[in-house]
Amino acid sequence: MSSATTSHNRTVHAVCFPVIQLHTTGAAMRVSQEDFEKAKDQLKLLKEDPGNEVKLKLYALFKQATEGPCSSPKPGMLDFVKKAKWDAWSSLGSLSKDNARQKYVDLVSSLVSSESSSQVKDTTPDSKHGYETLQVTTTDNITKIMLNRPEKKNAITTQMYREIIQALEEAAKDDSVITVITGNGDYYCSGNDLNNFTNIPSGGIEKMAKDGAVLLENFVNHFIDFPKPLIAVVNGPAVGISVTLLGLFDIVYATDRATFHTPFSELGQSPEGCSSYMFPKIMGLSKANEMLLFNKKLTAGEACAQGLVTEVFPDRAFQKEVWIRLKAYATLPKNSLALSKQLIRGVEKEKLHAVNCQECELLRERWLSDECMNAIMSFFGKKSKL
Ligand SMILES: CCCCCCC/C=C/C(=O)SCCNC(=O)CCNC(=O)[C@H](O)C(C)(C)COP(=O)(O)OP(=O)(O)OC[C@H]1O[C@@H](n2cnc3c(N)ncnc32)[C@H](O)[C@@H]1OP(=O)(O)O
Repeated sequence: MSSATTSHNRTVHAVCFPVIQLHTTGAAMRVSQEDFEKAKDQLKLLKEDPGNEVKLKLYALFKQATEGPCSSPKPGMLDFVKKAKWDAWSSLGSLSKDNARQKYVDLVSSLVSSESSSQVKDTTPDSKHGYETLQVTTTDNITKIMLNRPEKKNAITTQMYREIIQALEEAAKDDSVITVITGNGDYYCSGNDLNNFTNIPSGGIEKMAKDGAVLLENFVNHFIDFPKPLIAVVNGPAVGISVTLLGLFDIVYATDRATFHTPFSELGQSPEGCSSYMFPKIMGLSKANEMLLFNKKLTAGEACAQGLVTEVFPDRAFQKEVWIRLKAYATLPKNSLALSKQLIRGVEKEKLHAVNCQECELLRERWLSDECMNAIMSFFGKKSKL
């Protein structure tokens, strides 16, 4: 059999993603102009959007490779897109054109091979296809949706919001009895990815705010309407929207390492995830105010005492004990659980949809405010000084 027909994997690789051949000169590997041009062409063939971070890196390396170090004036703070590009290019400092070309070719090559391998094989047994920011598995009647950007503390990008929506829709219909959301790495989730507010679309900042509000409302609606028992396994600190949503879960188990922080007023924003209604209902008005107005960060013990968390486990035994318990829950009759959940949650649904709608409308306005812009710029300003 010829190599084109021995395996489907190889065929796809060869036809769609020819690997870049490096032209070597002497001992050191150097990319030629031809390799560089090929990489540019291969980039255009990618089927999946590599995401803004990678695109910025590619932009910066391309500019460095073709024009050398950045010498153009720094764009204004409010010109987010140009500033992000300028920052990325400037961050390469005095990297030589040759090295930038090499890095550009390497990066494209890694994108090409990761896309081709994701098309032909799945690296995690049982994990469902088509998710980039999540790992979704179903075993022992439990669908586990794991937030999977550990290097960014599982901050939620717009892509991740969409993938969670998709994963919830699939989990609602699959054979599982319960659904679990958890995080990969040391954090449960650091909330909304603040880069979501720096990628201004061509329609301008108003369009960005409008689209964000539509996406958020749809996202939260999926939690309100989720038909099966939904359980949060809070494996570490939780921030922002990952905390507010907890009021819409049926059970919340947390490690004693977890903390719960909703820094909305620090960010010039306002509560979401139906927390403006659920938090006062769960913990009483004044405790809810400490969190939602005054950014009070709760320990796992405090969150449990206030009813937001169901039970706290010592970190060393957390995964083992929680999963033993969840596996037992998942042996219970599926329909009985789902119907009982509907009974318990059903009476509140209309109210929750109305609250969600109001919260999103207010946030849409807040995102256009100077208070919010300044807070986000300050987060990225602090980072760039490090
Ligand atoms: C489009 C729909 C929009 C819907 C919006 C709904 C409204 C939601 C509101 C919220 O969720 S508000 C809360 C937003 N979150 C934050 O303000 C947290 C910001 N992050 C931090 O304060 C810290 O990163 C941390 C979480 C306390 C962790 O600090 P630590 O020092 O332990 O780690 P870092 O080095 O800071 O983080 C590692 C890496 O991850 C990046 N990162 C972490 N969180 C975010 C985030 N929320 N957004 C973007 N990036 C985040 C951080 O920048 C680091 O990146 P690198 O420097 O390594 O590139």
